[in-house]
Amino acid sequence: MSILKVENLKKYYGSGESQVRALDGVNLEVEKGSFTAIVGTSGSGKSTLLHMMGGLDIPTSGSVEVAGREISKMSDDELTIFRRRQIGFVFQAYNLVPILNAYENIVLPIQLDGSKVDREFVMEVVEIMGIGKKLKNMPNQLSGGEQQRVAIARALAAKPAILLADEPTGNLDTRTSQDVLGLLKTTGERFGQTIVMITHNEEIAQLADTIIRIEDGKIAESRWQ
Ligand SMILES: Nc1ncnc2c1ncn2[C@@H]1O[C@H](COP(=O)(O)OP(=O)(O)OP(=O)(O)O)[C@@H](O)[C@H]1O
Repeated sequence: MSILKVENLKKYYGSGESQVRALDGVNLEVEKGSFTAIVGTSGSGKSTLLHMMGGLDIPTSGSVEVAGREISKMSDDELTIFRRRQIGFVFQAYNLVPILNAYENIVLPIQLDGSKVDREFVMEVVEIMGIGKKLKNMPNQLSGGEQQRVAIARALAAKPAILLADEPTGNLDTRTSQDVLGLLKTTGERFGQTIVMITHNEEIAQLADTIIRIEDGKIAESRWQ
């Protein structure tokens, strides 16, 4: 079953001579529970695609369907709620709230949504991510790798339909990146979580089930492995 469907997606910036076709007719489907890596050179359109998939930006044309809902047809308010409940984001910058400890950061989005925290589930995620002993630490008392594991746990804790990650380990050294992504993959498999991740790093992309290569705003290759 596909959880994400992108059809003839286009995103053009500017007009005339200076127009940039950041996405120029992208079609793709992501299976529920799969792990997809999006690779491509700088400026090929990876971040633009991820932003469109997450409803963070509006396409010029085409459609994006997440969990059976067409997100480009939603009102701003609907989209805000949908995004909060169904889409988890992990960015290169961890974006942890500095005055909250690790646990408080992890459950914050659930609380902001007025939902009940499934503590057992959160603790299971936390254990797999190896941060069980760090939950009382403030972000500045955590290493970069630990902060990113907290950020991933925060994204997973809300049980999103899909987790979108943009260069999640861009700030970490190779060894730590491999560890963090290994954990992300394990958690994904354990909970049947769908993950779409952008990476520059070909080695890291090898962890995924599917690798999609973007060139000049188009899909140049889809590889299942
Ligand atoms: N807000 C914007 N206004 C104008 N052009 C933009 C904007 N955002 C992105 N672009 C252009 O769209 C193209 C695709 O950018 P995008 O950020 O998606 O690439 P990317 O593959 O993620 O690159 P990188 O790996 O360097 O992050 C680039 O040519 C970029 O300059």
